Amino acid sequence: MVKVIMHGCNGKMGQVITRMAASDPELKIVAGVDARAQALNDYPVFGDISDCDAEADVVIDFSNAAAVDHLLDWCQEKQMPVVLCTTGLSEEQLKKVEDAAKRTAVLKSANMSLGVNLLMKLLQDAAKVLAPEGFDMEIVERHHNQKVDAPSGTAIALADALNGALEEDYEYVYDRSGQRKKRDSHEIGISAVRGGTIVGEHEVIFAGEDEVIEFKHTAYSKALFAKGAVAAAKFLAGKGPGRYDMSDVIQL
Ligand SMILES: NC(=O)c1ccc[n+]([C@@H]2O[C@H](COP(=O)([O-])OP(=O)(O)OC[C@H]3O[C@@H](n4cnc5c(N)ncnc54)[C@H](O)[C@@H]3O)[C@@H](O)[C@H]2O)c1
Ligand SMILES: O=C(O)C1=N[C@H](C(=O)O)CCC1
Repeated sequence: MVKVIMHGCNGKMGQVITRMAASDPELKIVAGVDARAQALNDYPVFGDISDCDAEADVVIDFSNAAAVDHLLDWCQEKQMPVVLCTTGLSEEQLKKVEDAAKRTAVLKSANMSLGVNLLMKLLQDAAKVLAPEGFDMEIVERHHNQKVDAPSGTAIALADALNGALEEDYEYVYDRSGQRKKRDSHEIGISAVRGGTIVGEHEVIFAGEDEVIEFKHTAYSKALFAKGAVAAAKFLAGKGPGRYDMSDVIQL
């Protein structure tokens, strides 16, 4: 039985995972942490991770970028493995993730779904063929109107996957409104749409001369991400220090 601390337990993802864990005989949420006090759960909830005294194997985090520094400090100190799903981290925070992974197991992924993780792999093959032929690469993501970070962590991860497959460096362009110039060939454009209850859509467009190839992933429910996070927690429990991602958990 894997014992989990659910960080951000009263949020949308925290609650989906709470419901999923209730019917999973292999995993139990032993405590939750949330800045918002609400009696939603049948496990104890703490306002701050430092106050959490539950014995656990792993933390699952779906909270807020502002909460991640403190969480990483606590996980390092306790040598507690952490599945880090929160997006919108700064460059300094990404560096802190790498430092924390020297002392404890850290699995960070902007998207816990099988589909997006497979898409990253497929895109690398496509980019190797299409970018040198002059195809322009653009990413469009769409999410619900409650999302605070933009562009999505997934859009950045998809751009990183494209960049990682190519010999030259491509610059990320998020906003063309202030520019009066043509697109540079070594750009990856990233656009964010926010509205309604859209769970999550990512489109990657390769636009060439007289032809366009598009790859698209659509999430129809948040359960998709919860399922990946639960699988990641089971994988990470008992692991030693190191940096892990979803390619360690799912066979691609
Ligand atoms: N990796 C993925 O697959 C994936 C999927 C969905 C969402 N996300 C990301 O997960 C995060 C949460 O998403 P959500 O839709 O559940 O958001 P949400 O706003 O519904 O929930 C976040 C919860 O975190 C709590 N919180 C804020 N500060 C805290 C702190 N200091 N300590 C503990 N709890 C704190 C909030 O009170 C809230 O209940 C976002 O960054 C989102 O982009 C990632
Ligand atoms: O709902 C969200 O918020 C999501 N965030 C992740 C991201 O920023 O990529 C994954 C998709 C859902």
